Amino acid sequence: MLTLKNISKTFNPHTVNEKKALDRFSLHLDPGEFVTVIGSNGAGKSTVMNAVAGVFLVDAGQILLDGEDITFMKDYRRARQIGRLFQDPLSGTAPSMTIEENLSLAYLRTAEHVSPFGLSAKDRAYLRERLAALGLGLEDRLSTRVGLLSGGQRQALTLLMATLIPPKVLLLDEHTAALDPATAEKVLALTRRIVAENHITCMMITHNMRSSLEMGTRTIMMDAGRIILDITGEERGKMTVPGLLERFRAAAERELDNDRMMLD
Ligand SMILES: Nc1ncnc2c1ncn2[C@@H]1O[C@H](COP(=O)(O)OP(=O)(O)OP(=O)(O)O)[C@@H](O)[C@H]1O
Repeated sequence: MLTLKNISKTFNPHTVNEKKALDRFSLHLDPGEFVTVIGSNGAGKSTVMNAVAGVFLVDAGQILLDGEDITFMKDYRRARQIGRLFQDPLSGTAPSMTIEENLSLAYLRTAEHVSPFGLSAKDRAYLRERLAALGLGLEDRLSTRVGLLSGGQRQALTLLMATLIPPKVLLLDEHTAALDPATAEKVLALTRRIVAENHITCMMITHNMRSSLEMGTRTIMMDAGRIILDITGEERGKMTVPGLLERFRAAAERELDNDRMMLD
């Protein structure tokens, strides 16, 4: 589904601020695979997602999505196939617009739903039903402005908007990091359900070591722009948080340094 072949990215090349963020990074995700991404500060985790989303073009290597070479495709064209959530619940929704307006925009993104009359009653009922499935009571607040929602409610809504028309790949960039632990758990549970129900191929960056093992089916650990650990199946099932830290130490020959890391 998603294949990254030897992609490299250096920021500010030939200057004192030169930074090699990705160094011949390769990864292949099968359809429906859900990988969690952990690593040290500045390891290149967000840069991988930016490269997939087309925030910049990579210096070398190739990116294939569902067999199509998207290496040089403009970001707005990729956006039709790629969903993305960020840490900040303020991004991804229009705060001054209502829940219904935000959902409509996400729904009307694809040509097949566009109508000169806007949403039909059937479409509206469908969106309401999808909102109800979040279990947050938002279906009764369709005319509430999104800016008035809590961080968790907003992140749940953003998740629904990003997956209303299931994307080929969903990129979650620490999407629960700004939420309190109980709310983060709820949004993670929703994420797990929505991704599984829609069989979405997903990458999730997290600083929560426990979540990295509990969510998804595979975990990769990055350091200095490369993958230093890639576990799945039985090996991952038996892995513990201290085990992950030990594997980092063995591969990188130093302690895992990430100031936002959560160990439990
Ligand atoms: N637009 C940019 N311009 C210059 N340098 C950048 C840019 N984006 C990322 N970098 C640098 O590239 C490296 C990788 O950054 P990236 O954000 O991918 O790390 P990360 O693994 O997501 O880190 P963290 O866990 O701290 O969020 C870092 O040294 C960062 O400073």
